[in-house]
Amino acid sequence: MPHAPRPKSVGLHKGEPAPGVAKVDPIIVADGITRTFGGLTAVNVEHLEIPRNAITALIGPNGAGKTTLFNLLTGFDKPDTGSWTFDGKSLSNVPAYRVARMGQVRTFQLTKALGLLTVLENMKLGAKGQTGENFFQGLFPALWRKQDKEIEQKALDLLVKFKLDAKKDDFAASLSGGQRKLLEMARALMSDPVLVMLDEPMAGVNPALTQSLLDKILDLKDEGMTVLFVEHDMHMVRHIADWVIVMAEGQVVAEGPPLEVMQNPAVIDAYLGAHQEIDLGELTGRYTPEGKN
Ligand SMILES: Nc1ncnc2c1ncn2[C@@H]1O[C@H](COP(=O)(O)OP(=O)(O)OP(=O)(O)O)[C@@H](O)[C@H]1O
Repeated sequence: MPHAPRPKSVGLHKGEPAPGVAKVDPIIVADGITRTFGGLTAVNVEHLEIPRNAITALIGPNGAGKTTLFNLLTGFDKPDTGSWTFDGKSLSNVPAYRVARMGQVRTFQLTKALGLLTVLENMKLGAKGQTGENFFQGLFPALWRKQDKEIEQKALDLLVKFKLDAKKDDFAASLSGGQRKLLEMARALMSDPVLVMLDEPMAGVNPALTQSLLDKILDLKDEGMTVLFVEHDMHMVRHIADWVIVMAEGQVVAEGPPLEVMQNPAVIDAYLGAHQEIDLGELTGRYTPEGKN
């Protein structure tokens, strides 16, 4: 069944789209962030704002610094310099677990160890603020059981939504690539995030499941969340992103609405070098570009 296209969020920025452009309602504001590894500057971002309640794609060639920036924003790595806020609160020196509790959550690849847990157990791991974490578990077992039931119900509801309920007792390792990506996203939602950060949500996903994943990401925005994702699949970026930020050699080299950004010569240079005649949107062959459906 064909899906009705969902409207893109527009009017997110103030003034001409250019690296560091101010946003009308930013959820993340970063300044002067650098991260070096030995002599290599992996990230050097002067100013960056991520728009709230929109879907922003972070793109760029291999080694551009996208993953490093993700790690810095989520507290998994520390910058050499710089500061940034999430929802107006400073996140400098805030450890990853507290960043997550504040509502900024990233997905994790299903590691070997998590593959040995069932799908439902994986979901329950994503819950936050569990009373069972402290000694009250011993003092108030009834309270702990009640909370455990609530967490389980929430996990089951999300699994239904992500069409993984039939798999709840299977080992997570037995899931297909696309189902794993769905589980990673569903697990992130267990903690009621405000900002969801997805690292290559389409990597390894069978085309049969791509539409379902795209719909789930669009749903997050409809439910009021903000999405920031790193992705190499240009069709996906064009299809669902409201805003695109392009990195190359550690810097933000362009940002703007997807169709405009993909025609920007700096972006074409960064990606394609000499092959400038190639349409970025046609690189992967996965989607029909918008307007050509
Ligand atoms: N822990 C590390 N130690 C040394 N160098 C690193 C480390 N992490 C990243 N780098 C280097 O920093 C640069 C940016 O890497 P990063 O992984 O952030 O890029 P990326 O844009 O995510 O690339 P890809 O699209 O290939 O995932 C690369 O040159 C990489 O080799």
